[in-house]
Amino acid sequence: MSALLEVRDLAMRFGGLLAVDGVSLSLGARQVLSMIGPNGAGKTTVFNCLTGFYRPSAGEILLDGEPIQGLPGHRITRKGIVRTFQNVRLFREMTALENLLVAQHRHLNTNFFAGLLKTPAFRRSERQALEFAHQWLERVGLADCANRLAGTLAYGQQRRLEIARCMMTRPRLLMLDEPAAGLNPRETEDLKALIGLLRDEHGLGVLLIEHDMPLVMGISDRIVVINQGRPLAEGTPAQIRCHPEVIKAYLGEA
Ligand SMILES: Nc1ncnc2c1ncn2[C@@H]1O[C@H](COP(=O)(O)OP(=O)(O)OP(=O)(O)O)[C@@H](O)[C@H]1O
Repeated sequence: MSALLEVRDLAMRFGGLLAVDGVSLSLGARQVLSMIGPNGAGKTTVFNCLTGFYRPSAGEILLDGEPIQGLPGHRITRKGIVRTFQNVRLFREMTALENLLVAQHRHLNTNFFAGLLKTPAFRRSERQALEFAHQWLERVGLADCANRLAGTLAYGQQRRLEIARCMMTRPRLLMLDEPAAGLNPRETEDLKALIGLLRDEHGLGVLLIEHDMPLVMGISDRIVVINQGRPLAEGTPAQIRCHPEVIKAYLGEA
């Protein structure tokens, strides 16, 4: 059986700079794979290639065995890949609930006339979207915040709302770019529990870029270390923790 995500020999060149050079990844459903490495190592560039924001200079990206490299971002989202960004990107002037409803527009079983006439199918579809949004607000611990403006939520809550919004597209692969940045230890624990729930109860594959080593070591099934665009090591948290090259290049800096 093919992996959920298989990346082979990915390369991304920006003019004279080879930002990603020969990175390979393999991630199954119900797995958390973390990418770690120093600033500028090329991690976000890998994300941008996977989501179609960049067209890779070389390499293959397979989702369930099907090549997706070079496809536009909206087609990749439809195939089940969704991501968050280093900085929170919510609609701050909308409520938490509205943020989740907007994200479901593609799943609404409607067209312009159905909406205009408020047909039974349109109403049913609207009701399902509302239920789905409430379910996820509950799962991420924001049931009480449904009607609060997203911009007024605490930072950790905004991060969790972003993850709930990702879930509105019914992804199979969730990619989180430094989700613990700016969180306090309590919020980081909540985030860790949420990632575990997404993997274990919802069967997602999770690809994580993260600098918070206790979180990475505590939640990852496997870790890939990237240094100056190139893969440096790959293994379980226990293997990575005592890998001499990793200690020298990265962990040793801490
Ligand atoms: N669009 C671009 N044009 C030119 N260079 C770029 C572009 N995007 C990234 N780079 C360069 O590619 C290299 C890798 O950057 P990238 O953001 O992928 O690193 P990173 O590992 O995600 O770093 P960080 O942990 O700081 O987010 C850097 O040298 C960066 O300056």
